[in-house]
This record gives sequence, C-alpha cells and structure tokens, in this order.
Amino acid sequence: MKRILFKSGTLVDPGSGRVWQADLLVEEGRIKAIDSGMAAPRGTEVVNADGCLIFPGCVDVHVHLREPGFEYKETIATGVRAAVRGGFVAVAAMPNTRPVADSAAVVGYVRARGEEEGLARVFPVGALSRGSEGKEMAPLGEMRQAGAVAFSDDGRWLADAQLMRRVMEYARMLKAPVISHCEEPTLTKGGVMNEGITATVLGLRGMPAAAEEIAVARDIILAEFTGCHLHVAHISTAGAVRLVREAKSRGLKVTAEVTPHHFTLTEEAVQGYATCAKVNPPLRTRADVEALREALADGTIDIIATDHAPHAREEKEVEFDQAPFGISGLETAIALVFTELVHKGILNLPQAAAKLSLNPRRLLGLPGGVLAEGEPAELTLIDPEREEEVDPAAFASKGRNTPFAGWRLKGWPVGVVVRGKWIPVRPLPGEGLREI
Ligand SMILES: NC(=O)N[C@@H](CC(=O)O)C(=O)O
Ligand SMILES: [Zn+2]
Ligand SMILES: [Zn+2]
Repeated sequence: MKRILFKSGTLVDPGSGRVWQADLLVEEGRIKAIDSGMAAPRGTEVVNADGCLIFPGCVDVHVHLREPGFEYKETIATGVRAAVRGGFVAVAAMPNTRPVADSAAVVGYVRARGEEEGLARVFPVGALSRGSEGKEMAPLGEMRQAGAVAFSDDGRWLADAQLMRRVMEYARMLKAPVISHCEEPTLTKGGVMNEGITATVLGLRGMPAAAEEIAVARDIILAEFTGCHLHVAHISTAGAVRLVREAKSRGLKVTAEVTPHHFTLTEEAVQGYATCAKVNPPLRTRADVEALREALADGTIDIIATDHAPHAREEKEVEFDQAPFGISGLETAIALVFTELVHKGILNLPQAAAKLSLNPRRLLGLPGGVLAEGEPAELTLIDPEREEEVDPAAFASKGRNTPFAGWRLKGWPVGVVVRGKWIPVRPLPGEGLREI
C-alpha cells in the first residue's frame, strides 16, 4: 500500500485546538505518524508541505449534484471534481433530483455513482416526504440502509407539522439528523429576493426574514418534542441565529450551517438584476451578515456548507423573476472562508477546521475530522497566502453561476488526500505549476 509523507506542513487540529509544524505520514489510508524530521521509508511519495496548512479533510454537508435527472446542470462526475478542486473530500448530496431521492433505489444509485468516480466521497441525503411533496412520509428506514446519512426536503419546508413530527420520530430512531430548509411558504410566495429597501428600489417581490424565523422556531419546538437532531440548512437571518442560540443554550440537539455567500454578501449584490446573486434563502442585510459572523465566532453556527446549486447558463441568463435560485459554491468556499473569516480574525484556524471538517463529520456520523495517529487520512492542504482571482471558466462544475467572478481571494486549497491518494489541485507554495 502506498505511503505519502507530507514534509513540514502546519497541522491544524480542531479536536485539540492545536496548530503546529510537523511531518505527517499517510499509510493504508490512515495517519501513520506525526513527527518532526521524519525520514521517508522506501517507495514513499514525498510532498513538500512547507507553507501549507493541513486540515483534516473538509466535508460539505450541502450540495446539489443534480443527478439523476438534471445532468445538463451537473453530474456526479463533474460535481465530485468540483468538490476536489474546492478542497472537499466528501459531500452530502441533496435529494431534489428527478426522480427525487425518496427511495432506497435512488439513494443507492447516488452512492454507487459516487463510489465509481473514486474522487470525493458522496453521501446521499434522503427525502423526508415522497417526492418532497410534503404529503406522505418517504421510506426512511430503507433509505438509511441504502446509505442515506441524513434526511431533508431541501428546496422546500415540510409545512405539515404532524408529518414533520412523525418524520422526526423515525429519524431519531434511525440516528440520522433532519436537515430543514426553513421557509414558511405563504410568506415567500412569488418572492425573488430579500424583502426590504433593495427589493423596493428594484421593484422585485421580497421574501421576509420572518418566513425563515417562523420555520426555524417551529422546527426547534418539534426537535425538542421528538428528541430528533435538527440541523438548520443555510441559516441567513439574525432572528434565526437568535433562535438557534437560545435552543442550544437549553441543550437541545440543534445545529446550523451557513453558506459563504450568506456570510459575505448582502441583498445589494442583486443590484442590476444580477441573477448570479439570486439564491434561496436570499442574500440579506448588513445586520444579518454581522449576526452570522458573530454566530460563527461564538459557536452558534457549527458548519460552513456551500449549498452548491449549479444551473445551466441559459437558465440564469433570463429576466430576474424567471431565473432559478442557486449559486455554484464548491470551488470558492475555502477561499471565501480564508478571505472573509480567517484573515479578518473572525475565526482562528482550529475554528475554521472545525466548521469545515470536524463538525460536518459529526453531523453525518462520519469518522475523522482530527489530526492524530491512527485516524483516517483524509486531508485538505491549503495555501493561506495564495491569491487568485475567481474564474468561473476554470470551474470543474458545470454550474458557473457565481456572484464572486473576478473577486481576488486569498487562501486557496492546493490539494486533498482521499481514498489513500494525494490529489494536487494548485501549485504548492514552494513549487511551479502543477494541475490536475
Ligand atoms: N439554494 C438554492 O437557491 N437552490 C437550491 C435549493 C435549496 O437549497 O433550497 C437548488 O436546488 O437549486
Ligand atoms: Zn434549501
Ligand atoms: Zn440546497
């Protein structure tokens, strides 16, 4: 079995909170040794990691891979390439495909296709309700057996409280979290952006923060009632953050994720009717962005997830009202975390690693997420000083819809270790050009 020695990297361990320089040896898919001045045994691939941060492999708990059914937007093959290029070793695939992943057959298909690609690992999320239509429960037990790591009707909120209660009771028995897309639909009907001053100026119909907050409040109450682990997807408002903070203070099993676009941009990004900034939940106000950053720093928000939502160019190049919601996020996420959070002192390195690796793994019940001998050797190497302009034309994803095109960001992934392989994606700090 292949050995890989990473020389002189800066290890970031969210488990212990330590940051230190050392060599790290990978053997048989595990971290064999961490030490200084290690000699490479014969037949070892040596990677000069001087100037690189070594995180436990980053996991994105919220992506849309679009297969089956919407292969013109993305496929599992292109999606896992985008993941690796973005520094992620694993992704959780949302079930809003065609057909919806509401059966063991579709869940099993997504899992198997991910395995076939042999790059980033793909963990399917099963639907809560049949067709995600919110009427009848989906077969959660069968999907769990087929490899579902969580359940969600992402794209919609399960408005029927009795059905949500039953689903949460099952999910609890199956030891899987329910991931909720919190949006009370009567308040958002016809809305295309955040409700507020910018929507008024642009003459666009708004979606109020209250729609998210009502949904979060109900779901927290049902999580307490059932004992189910509730995970709030793409949290975006100050009020929703307050609700999650309060629930956590009472010891409830409630976690939350935020996307890079929500902690970076405000509703003003929509000005000029920019469909690349049309996303659900919508980009909010400066005060919301500040609240999200505070919640990342104080631990209220556990996870950074992309909500990678690729769409075809023709679909986005239409009138604002007609364009689909979604941003292609996998290939800019880590650079946004570094530029907006780490370099600005909002998160320290172990906190950033916790939100990109350890906490996502805990949510999905995956091992790893810490750097210690004997642990699974999934790693993400990052050059924190590398500056690069976002170029959607270079994306591995089919979805090039991003509001960050042309942004100069600092701190990029340079490669990952997954399935025992070292996959470089950008030049190492001390090296010339080297691409996949
Ligand atoms: N986030 C989005 O704007 N779109 C997602 C759906 C979702 O995550 O709710 C999609 O599937 O396109
Ligand atoms: Zn959603
Ligand atoms: Zn989503």
